[in-house]
Amino acid sequence: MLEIKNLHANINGKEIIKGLSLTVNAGEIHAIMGPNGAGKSTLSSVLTGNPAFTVTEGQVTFNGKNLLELSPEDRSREGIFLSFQYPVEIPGVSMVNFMRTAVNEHRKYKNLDPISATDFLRLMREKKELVEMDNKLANRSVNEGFSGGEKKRNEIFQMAMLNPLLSILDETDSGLDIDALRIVANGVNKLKSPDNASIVITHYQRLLDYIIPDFVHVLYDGRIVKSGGKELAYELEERGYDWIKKEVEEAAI
Ligand SMILES: Nc1ncnc2c1ncn2[C@@H]1O[C@H](COP(=O)(O)OP(=O)(O)OP(=O)(O)O)[C@@H](O)[C@H]1O
Repeated sequence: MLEIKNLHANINGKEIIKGLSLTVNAGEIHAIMGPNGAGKSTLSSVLTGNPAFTVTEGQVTFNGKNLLELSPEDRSREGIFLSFQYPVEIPGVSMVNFMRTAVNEHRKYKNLDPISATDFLRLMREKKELVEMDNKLANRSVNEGFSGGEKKRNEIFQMAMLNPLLSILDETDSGLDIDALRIVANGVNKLKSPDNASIVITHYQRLLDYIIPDFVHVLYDGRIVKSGGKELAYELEERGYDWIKKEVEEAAI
């Protein structure tokens, strides 16, 4: 589904992604862990087409298409979804209008007619239940005045509404209490299918008790320097990142 080869990207001339390669197949969940500042959020920004970052080298293929040539909007319409680390508030835009516009934009791309009012309301109801979202939140402006946890839950609600092929969850677990963490993780698990995939960026092994990854990768200094199974997350929790740094330095000698 997604193939990243030797990706290099910078912001204002400062290189952040330094030769990153990663392959994600349909049906897989990949966790990305790594120390602060390693480039995890930058990777999600580059994949979704944030224009602040410049790709200087490498290829990214998504479902056979050159992802780097597509606009951020078309990347979304092709099925990439990003759950933001810091979701923005959009005062004055109701959740209902926001979601209906997004759903219809995706349908238009697939040459489908706009969703009927009845089907849209049914879809909203079904997906709200999936993330146990309060009706009152769905009647407000997008994220306006939502608590940190409510914003994160709203991200998963939006993901459920759009049913993406590739979901990138950037620290969706930060700021969630235990119940919200479970609800968000359940939502992600229920949406999992053999046709879609997820990249879960997290600092904590705890989330991976709920969302079981097929692969865990360590992103360090702009590259994936180590990959393994779920046990790697436990090892990182226990040992931190110093040993990774040592391994990388030794390999460079
Ligand atoms: N707009 C910017 N201008 C300058 N440097 C930036 C900018 N955005 C990101 N960076 C730098 O890029 C590096 C990687 O940041 P990024 O947010 O991708 O790290 P991260 O791995 O997600 O970290 P964290 O775990 O703390 O969220 C950091 O050193 C950061 O300061």
